[in-house]
Amino acid sequence: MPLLSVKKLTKNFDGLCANSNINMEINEGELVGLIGPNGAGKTTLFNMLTGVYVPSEGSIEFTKDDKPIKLNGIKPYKITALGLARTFQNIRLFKDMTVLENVLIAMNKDVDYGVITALLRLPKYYKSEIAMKKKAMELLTIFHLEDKCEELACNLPYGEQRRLEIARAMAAKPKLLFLDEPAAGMNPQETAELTELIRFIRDEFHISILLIEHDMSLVMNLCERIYVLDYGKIIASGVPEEIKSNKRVIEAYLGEEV
Ligand SMILES: Nc1ncnc2c1ncn2[C@@H]1O[C@H](COP(=O)(O)OP(=O)(O)OP(=O)(O)O)[C@@H](O)[C@H]1O
Repeated sequence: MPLLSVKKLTKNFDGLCANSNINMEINEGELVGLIGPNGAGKTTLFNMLTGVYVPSEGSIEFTKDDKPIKLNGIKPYKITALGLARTFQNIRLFKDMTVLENVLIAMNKDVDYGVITALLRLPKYYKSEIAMKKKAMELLTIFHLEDKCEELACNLPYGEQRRLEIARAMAAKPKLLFLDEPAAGMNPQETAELTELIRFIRDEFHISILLIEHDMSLVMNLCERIYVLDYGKIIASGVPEEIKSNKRVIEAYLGEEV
């Protein structure tokens, strides 16, 4: 059973069909790319998969404990709790909080004490807080941000803000991670490092990743399978070599063989 199964998914906005009849599968441990020209409907698809938009038609099923769960109409926070996390095209960090606080806040579903324990500052409260801080620092170390843990998120350079957003998404312990243009605004050196980092977190945490990206060096180096959207429809899917030489994809998006 695939981890995520999307069937005939459609989203209409007042006469505009942003996604039409999308069929997509993501298997456990897979690294999948979603590419296509500006306005093709990539973010709209992400927004349906993460509960931001309710689909007009079609179904989204996520497999948890070997059972399919229908995600249509489920609120974003519940979808996150089921094991799907995301980052955004426009970085959405808590900019006036520290780097560490940004990660800790995403861990609040792991809090294992009640209100009384917190108010009275009972020993369990301190034990739990110390354990969460340790886990948050471990994550920050993976993302090479441990030395910046006390800095305000807004003071980080752009590339580090993008890494922090992924670290925060990982704090929710997802099984499936959606990355919306993770390399946007990065220079080639940062993009190459990010490519390795994404591969590492997939391997280390045994998760699946679906990413939207316009940087073809990252997509072709990293993704095992790619879906191509154009005018709201999937026009091709396959391994990078197939996509690179697909005539329709070259015409609609790549321009020439990459
Ligand atoms: N909330 C909305 N209301 C109306 N139209 C929308 C809405 N969200 C997206 N659209 C439209 O749907 C189409 C697809 O947009 P979408 O942002 O999904 O494309 P995209 O492939 O992510 O583009 P880009 O690569 O530029 O981010 C566009 O024509 C856009 O204007």
